[in-house]
Amino acid sequence: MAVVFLRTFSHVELPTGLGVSEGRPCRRKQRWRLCSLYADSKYACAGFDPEGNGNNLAIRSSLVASTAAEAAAAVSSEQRVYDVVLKQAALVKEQMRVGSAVSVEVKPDLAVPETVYLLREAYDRCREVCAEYAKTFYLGTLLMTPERRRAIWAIYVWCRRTDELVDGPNASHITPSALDRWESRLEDLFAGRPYDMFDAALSDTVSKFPVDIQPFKDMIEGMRLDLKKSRYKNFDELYLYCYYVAGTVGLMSVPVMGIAPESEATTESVYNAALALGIANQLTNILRDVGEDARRGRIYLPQDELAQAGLSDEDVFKGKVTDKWRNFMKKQIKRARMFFQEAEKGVTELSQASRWPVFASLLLYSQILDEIEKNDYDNFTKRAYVSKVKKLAALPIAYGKSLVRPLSQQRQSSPLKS
Ligand SMILES: CC(C)=CCC/C(C)=C/CC/C(C)=C/CC/C(C)=C/[C@@H]1[C@@H](COP(=O)(O)OP(=O)(O)O)[C@]1(C)CC/C=C(\C)CC/C=C(\C)CCC=C(C)C
Ligand SMILES: [Mn+2]
Repeated sequence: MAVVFLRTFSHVELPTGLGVSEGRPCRRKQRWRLCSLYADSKYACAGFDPEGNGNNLAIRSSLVASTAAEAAAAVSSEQRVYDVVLKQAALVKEQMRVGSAVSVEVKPDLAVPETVYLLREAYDRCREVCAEYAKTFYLGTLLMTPERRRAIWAIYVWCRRTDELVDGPNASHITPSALDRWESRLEDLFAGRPYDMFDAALSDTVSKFPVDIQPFKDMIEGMRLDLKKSRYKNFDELYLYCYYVAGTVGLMSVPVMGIAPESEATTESVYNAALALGIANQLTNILRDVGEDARRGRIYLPQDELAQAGLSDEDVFKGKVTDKWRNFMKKQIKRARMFFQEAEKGVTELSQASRWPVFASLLLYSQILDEIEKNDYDNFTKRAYVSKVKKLAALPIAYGKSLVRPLSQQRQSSPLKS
């Protein structure tokens, strides 16, 4: 059903600044694979057993914790996030089962002409914002089907506005209760009661695609963290933050982008890849912006890993590139690249037209890591960026990659398959 425009529809405020194919049951291995991304951190895979039943970490935690609350706290961020991934994948599968999900066809606009006109206006405003704020990504979306691309624009605008609440010019006035109000507004738009044009576009999107509210709520939770936290004890804490502010984008996008009908991958594995792309992007963001964040008193680097490298907050604030810093950065870059690799495995499983923009964004973002290296790890005074020429060069490469058949299908038909 198309959304009904009841509220102050003309009031527009922009804080400045899946189709899904049938999946197979969850493969236990997936959890193990993701876990390997922690391989070089000291709590690498603790509690994960590739032969375990999927709950082994929680079970082991409860053996050492004396109360239920302690047991819950002992569950790693990865486990908590993985549970969200499973829930999202299950929701989509359920919608497929009852036949209400959009595999190829999208629910049509069942609305009076005036509403159709207003909706078109609303999506057009989202398109404008996207084209203005994210030019390369916007270009990529033009290859997608019209329904999918406008849905992605609407999601993009909501994410950008949410980030602007804590990062935009009015950020100093933002309180936890302002975020609570933003969240109830989100609930309203999911219930078909949008507040403004941009909300109306998203409200329409979530009525047509099997998009769940949870990742949106979790992104707001990430913004709450930003209001109260400026240090991350270890990678586990940082991972949760990255999930909130960026992994969620992957989970929001997959139901719109759609999984290729010919894909043999499980829904969970595709969601995991999408999550990994968000995490990889955010880790890259963090590594690029170390100096900028430090000037705002923020250090988004695992404190324990800094200490292990013989570095302190003071060193980060001083911003001197030393061998200790270079070695520390090499490890951080390596980890971000592992998340990109994990993500790449899932891109070919997306519907054909969605692969190009995703590959393009993956290539462009991962090249920021190369630029940090080229700057001899000076991310205090230099901002690593990918030149226009390199950006343009990445587009045909991404296009070539997007033509490859889903990896899962290649495995199926490979004569070497065991
Ligand atoms: C199977 C598979 C791999 C599927 C692909 C899934 C997919 C499309 C994943 C998208 C991942 C992505 C683009 C994540 C965004 C990560 C990100 C940069 C988050 C930023 C958060 C806050 O960072 P910070 O404040 O430190 O940084 P700034 O200095 O402010 O930049 C964000 C800014 C949160 C807000 C996120 C957005 C505005 C981006 C939203 C993007 C989309 C909805 C479109 C995604 C689609 C494509 C094609 C990439
Ligand atoms: Mn931001």
